[in-house]
Amino acid sequence: MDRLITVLKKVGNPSVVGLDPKPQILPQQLTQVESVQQLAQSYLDFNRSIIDAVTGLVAVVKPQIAMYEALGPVGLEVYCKTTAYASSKGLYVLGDVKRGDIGTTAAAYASHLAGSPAVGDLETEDLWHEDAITVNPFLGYDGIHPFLQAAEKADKDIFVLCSTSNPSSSQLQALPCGPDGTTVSQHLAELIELWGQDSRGGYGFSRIGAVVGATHPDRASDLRARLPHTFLLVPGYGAQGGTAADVAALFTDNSSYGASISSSRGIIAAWQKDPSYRPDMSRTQALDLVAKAARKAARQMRDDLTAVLN
Ligand SMILES: O=c1ccn([C@@H]2O[C@H](COP(=O)(O)O)[C@@H](O)[C@H]2O)c(=O)[nH]1
Repeated sequence: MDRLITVLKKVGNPSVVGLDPKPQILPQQLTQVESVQQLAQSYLDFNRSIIDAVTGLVAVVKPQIAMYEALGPVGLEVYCKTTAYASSKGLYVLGDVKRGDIGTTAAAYASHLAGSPAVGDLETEDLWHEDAITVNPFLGYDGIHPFLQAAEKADKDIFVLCSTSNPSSSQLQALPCGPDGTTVSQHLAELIELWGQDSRGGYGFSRIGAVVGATHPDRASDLRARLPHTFLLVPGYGAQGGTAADVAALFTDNSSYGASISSSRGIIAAWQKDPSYRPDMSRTQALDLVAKAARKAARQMRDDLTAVLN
């Protein structure tokens, strides 16, 4: 996490821009295409415009792999090109891949982190370009260990789901799992601290971050207290209803760098609220508008977060 905190300190902004393209979010200049290949190219152009617009303003981007997988192999190629482009701009790239399986299969998924034995001695640096990926802990430590091993080998990070932002997350995550009423999320928080205890960096955070949604402010301070050495990825800001006030308690007491707050639609679809958009604009003009609106929305998010942190 030291590299993450270094880039965060440089921009002084805890926001993450989620790169979740889909046809409904792109201007029609990019979606009126005749093939999946052309749509994939539009995703790449869209992402590059947004990355260019937010570089220097935010430190982290979070591409959601599902949006790219939906387009098949060409989509995955665009995912890789997007992560490579963001990385070339000095951004910390957090791949939202939410993998999780039995150990031997998890080791193959861990090839995203370039340190996995699943590809033998071959170098995977040129395949994937994430600095970190998200991992689903449902299988327990067997499903986490291969990711942690690969992360250690490649000096990268993982973010383990702990308390997700979706409305029905409490169906499982709020269930008591111990005689004292500790919930599944609370227990996961303790496990994440334990799993990460041998990998703490210079800033005191371990290589294992936790995903804690912005939409359950009632859980925030309790989880923060259970995760003293864990950096938090906080999705659910903006489109899902999370606000700056809701996430304030997720930062550590002595630093505004204990959490990164993520918004996807709130930033990348901001152009849809811009009255200067015209359907008869050229593709280049539309991309320009997307970029300007994304930068404006990212600036607003930074200012809103900074206000509550101050
Ligand atoms: O608990 C979680 C974990 C991950 N996500 C992901 O974050 C983005 C949210 O997109 P918005 O447009 O900002 O709502 C998306 O990729 C989710 O898969 C999450 O929302 N909640």
